[in-house]
Amino acid sequence: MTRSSLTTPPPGAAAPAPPPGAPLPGAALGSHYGHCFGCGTEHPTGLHLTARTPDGATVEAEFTVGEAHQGAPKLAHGGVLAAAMDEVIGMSVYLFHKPYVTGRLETDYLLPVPVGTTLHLRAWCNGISGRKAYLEAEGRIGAPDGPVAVRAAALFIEVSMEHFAEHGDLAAIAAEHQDFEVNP
Ligand SMILES: CCCCCCCC(=O)SCCNC(=O)CCNC(=O)[C@H](O)C(C)(C)COP(=O)(O)OP(=O)(O)OC[C@H]1O[C@@H](n2cnc3c(N)ncnc32)[C@H](O)[C@@H]1OP(=O)(O)O
Repeated sequence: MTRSSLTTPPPGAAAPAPPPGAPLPGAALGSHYGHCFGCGTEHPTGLHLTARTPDGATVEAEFTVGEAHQGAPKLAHGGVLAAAMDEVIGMSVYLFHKPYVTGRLETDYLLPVPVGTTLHLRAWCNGISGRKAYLEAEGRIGAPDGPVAVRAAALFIEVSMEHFAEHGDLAAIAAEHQDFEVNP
């Protein structure tokens, strides 16, 4: 992965263990918001990612590129692929049960991704330092060990819930999180 210093964890930054109450290894991770472009089941043209954590610390998900996700004819749009990376990385930092938002997302595109392809996504945390979480993801074509088409490195910033109240719709978030009071 070609990355900048901004998405490289500083020396000593380590990924914390999942907190008590975090999803157990093997657990499915449901959608955090029905209208989310990445994981929402109610979004008509979204990515509809379905995800799980194999070990309580990383996230795996699949995304099948559809007609609505094209850039060039019959090929996935790069921005859509970046959105898939953003989403799966967001899901992985969600395992730490704190609210984070994307501050910076860097993406390497290694292979074109045709419509109809299922991308196997994986995301993990390389370290946390203060409010900054350093994360990484990859998308492989056709199988979990298929060729890597996309790689991403990200810096997520921890925010307070006021961030969502001030800039978004906290009531809608609360309505979706009655049993899981964490990252919207
Ligand atoms: C399950 C959930 C899945 C969700 C997946 C999808 C996730 C998303 O897409 S979130 C939506 C997209 N992101 C956003 O809307 C965020 C918009 N940006 C913001 O709100 C603000 O800029 C925010 C919150 C990131 C930072 O603002 P603020 O809280 O005032 O902190 P600020 O003091 O500026 O920055 C904190 C630190 O982070 C650093 N930082 C902030 N942004 C960046 C950046 N883009 N690049 C590098 N460093 C950054 C700052 O330099 C600072 O570092 P230091 O402490 O060393 O000085």
